[in-house]
Order: sequence, then structure tokens, then C-alpha cells
Amino acid sequence: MTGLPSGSFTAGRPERHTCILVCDADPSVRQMLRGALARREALHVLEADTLEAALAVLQRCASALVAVGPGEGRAVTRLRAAGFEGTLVVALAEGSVGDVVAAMRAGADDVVQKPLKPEDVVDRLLAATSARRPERRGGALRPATRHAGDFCGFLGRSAAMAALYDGIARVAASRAPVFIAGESGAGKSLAAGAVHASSPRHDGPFLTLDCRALSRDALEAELFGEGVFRAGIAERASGGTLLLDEICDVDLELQAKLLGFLETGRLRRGGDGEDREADVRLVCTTGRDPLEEVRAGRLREDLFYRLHVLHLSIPPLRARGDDVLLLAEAFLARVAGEEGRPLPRLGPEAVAALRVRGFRGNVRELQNLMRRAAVLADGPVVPAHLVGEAGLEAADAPAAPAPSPGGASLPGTGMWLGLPAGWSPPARVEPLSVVERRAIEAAIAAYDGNIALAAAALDLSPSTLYRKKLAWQEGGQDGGGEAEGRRLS
Ligand SMILES: Nc1ncnc2c1ncn2[C@@H]1O[C@H](COP(=O)(O)OP(=O)(O)OP(=O)(O)O)[C@@H](O)[C@H]1O
Repeated sequence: MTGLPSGSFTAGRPERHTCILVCDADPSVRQMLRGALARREALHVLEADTLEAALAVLQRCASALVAVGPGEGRAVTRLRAAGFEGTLVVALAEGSVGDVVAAMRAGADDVVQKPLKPEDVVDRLLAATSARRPERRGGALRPATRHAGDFCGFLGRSAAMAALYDGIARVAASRAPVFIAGESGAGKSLAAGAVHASSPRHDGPFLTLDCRALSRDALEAELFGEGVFRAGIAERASGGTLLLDEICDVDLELQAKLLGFLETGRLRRGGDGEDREADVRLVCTTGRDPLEEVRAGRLREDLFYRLHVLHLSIPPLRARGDDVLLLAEAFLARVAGEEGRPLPRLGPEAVAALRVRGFRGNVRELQNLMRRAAVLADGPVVPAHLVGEAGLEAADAPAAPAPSPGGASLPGTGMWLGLPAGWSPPARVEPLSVVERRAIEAAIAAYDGNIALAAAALDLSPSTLYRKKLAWQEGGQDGGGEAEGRRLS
């Protein structure tokens, strides 16, 4: 058996042809497969614990072994629809013959059953790689791949997304924490995966902890571990990146412990007296306004500023122009592949509806809408009514109310700057601070609250905008600090 081409690794990223991705939620399975692969070939093994994490790094790999749990048959289609053209071997947790056939039809090169025997799996993976011909895969998913690979699993070519890709690339090189804000379903987790994939830690683990899902004690145990035998996710992510999803949901006391860990790189498992080290890069997300959370006392200010050194703001879909069409087509193709149906296209009215009238939801809602459209379309064209009034914003919706200037007011009459009594300044002349505040508030309203886009439009850094907002909330007029020029997206 020829196996994958081997190669040596010099500084920087390994060659794509020597890179293999192992995706499994269980760290011990990943470890076992990594060991088996390392014994056989000079391969560079990347690990992912979720499909989202896999999507973020997949394009850098020639082959992937992806574990698929019960009822997750769509995973293969998603990987192919995202543009992955390498060898794909799927490990099914509980696979009937039907599941195996479905996985192969969706684009898997081979299917193995769990529990895995590492040496067998490696054999099958290497065999699939050497036997693979580009034309082996069906053409049904090809339409989606023309859009694929825009950036680490993201699709989108708007200026807002270009700024985001640029921001991700810039923060990736550092080991400082990254704070990602954005609306629900806009792509925060995907961005976290992209930060990891573009960082020097890309061959380390990328693990995620959803802070919404657990009680305070369970979250602490999950994060820092318990007793001598149970390492927490912070230790397991050592050498890689840890995503804390919805950081504002972490209890304040635990936030203090997290801050201590950030500052020292040391942690203590529950019920254990020993201090342990973990070399982790933290990425945190929130769907809320972090400053509002600080003000309301739900997010420790010291933690916020420690985490907020580098920050990214994910633009809402409505700020991405025609990306909505590109994404809609890609999602249609994905669903058609998953459902084994012919690929429908968006009719002109559906295109006009999405583009001209505007889609109100975010990427996740668009995915759901396209799923419904692909399933319900009974011809080759998706009609307008299937892209649904629910997701569309009326063209004649009232504009956002003009923000009030607030802050200091002008003197009305009388001596002012040496002018004679009775003289009134023209109404349009206002103190610079008032003008500035109005301009900033108008920009934030124009970009639907997206600070990064507003900052970019104003040629300020997002941190300057945050500081000014904070100062206004505290009652001052001036947000302090001079314009810093644009930094990150
Ligand atoms: N630009 C994009 N291109 C392709 N898929 C995308 C894009 N943005 C987001 N997605 C997909 O949309 C879904 C939602 O994205 P993600 O989970 O990253 O959002 P989120 O902001 O973290 O959501 P939540 O706030 O609910 O945690 C995922 O399936 C993701 O892969």
C-alpha cells in the first residue's frame, strides 16, 4: 500500500498533502488515532472535536477521518458541500447498512464502524487515499463548491466579511485571548475555529465549552477538572485553543477563577490541592453587548478588559449585501445533497425578495429557511413564497429612529465666547463632543448596533467606540482617548 505521501515539516504550516484531520468528540479516541497514524506515516495530524471545528480546518488537509454519531448522517454532506475534496473516511457510531450506503452516496470514500481498531482504521484511510480518483465523487454537490473555501469554512465575499477575515488573520498570530461578539447564529463559533485554524496552534486541540448549558458547579468541574484523575477542558486544550461560548453566562465567582487562570496559566482541579499548568489560548464569545453586561454586573470588568485585548465583531447577515444569495445557494445545494433531491435554484422573485427586501435573520435562520425551501420546492425553481415572509423585512419598514444628540447643550443667548449680548449662535453650530456623539450613535444605529462596522465606517478603532459608549453610560460626554485609527474588524 502506498499510503499518503510523507514529507518533512519546516517552519510554518505543514504541506496540505501531509495533513490529516481526525474529528471525534472523544479526546481519547483522537489520541489513539493520532498515535496509530504517527507510527505509520510522517503525517501532520490535526484534531477537531466537533463538526464545526472540523469545517474550520478541513481545507488544509488532504484526508479526514470524521466520527459521525447516530442521526448525524448529514455530516458527510456538510463536509463535501463546504468544498472538501480530499479523502473522507467516516466512522459511524451505530451504522445500519442504510447509513453506510447513505454516507457513501453523500461523498464518503469509506465507512468504518465504531468501536474503532486504530490500525485497521489507518489501513482503510491510507487505502482510500491511494485508491482515490478525483472523478469518484458524484457531481451532485459540485455547485456548492464554487462558493466554498472563502475563508476557513466561512462563505461570503462582502466588504464586511473581508474585514472580518482580515481581523481573524491579524489576531490569529498572537496568543492573547480573543473576544468575539455578534448576534446569535451569525458565525461566532465558526470565527473562533477560524482563529484557531489560522494560528500557530493550529495542530493543537480546538475544544469548546458552552457556558449556557451547565450549572455553575458542573461548569467549574468541566472547565478545571475534578480530583486527580479528571482533567478539565482547560487542561485538555493545552497547546491549543479553548472556546468559551457565551462567557457572560459564567457565574461571577467562576469568572474570578478564570481571570486567575488567564493571568498565571495555572489552575487547580476541584478537590485537588495541586496547581497545574495549561498552555491554552482562550477565545470567548457573547451574543450580548459586553459593555452592557459589565454595567449590569454580569461580566467582571477586569475579566472583560483582560479578554478584550483582541476582539472581533461578526457582522449580521443583513450587513453583508449579496452574501445572502451566495449562502442561500450553498445551503440549498447542501440540503439537496442531504435529501438526495435534484438541486433547485432560486427563482428571480426569490432572489429579489432576499436581496431587495432584505433577510432579517442570521446565517443559521437562512440555513433553516433554505432547508425548508429545498424540501418543499416541487420543481427546479424555488418560488418566492418559499423563502417565506417570516424571514423577510418589509421594504417600507420604518427607518431606525434618529438618535438623540444627548450630552451637553449649547448656551442659548447672552455673552458667549466674547460675543455681544442678544447674539444667538446658529443652530447648526454645536460643541465637537456633541457632534461626535451624534455621529457615533448614528453610525452604530446605521449598522444595527454592530460596533466593528460602525467603527470601520468612522475610521476609529472598535475599542475607542466601546470606551466612548462606556463613558456616556457613566454620565460623561467625552468617551476619552483620541481616534486611534482602524485596527481590527
Ligand atoms: N459565513 C458563513 N458561511 C457558511 N456558514 C456559516 C457562515 N456563518 C455561519 N455559518 C454557519 O451558520 C451556523 C451558525 O454559526 P455559528 O454556530 O458559528 O453561530 P454563533 O454566532 O456561534 O451562534 P450562537 O450565538 O447561537 O452560538 C453554523 O452552522 C455555521 O457553520
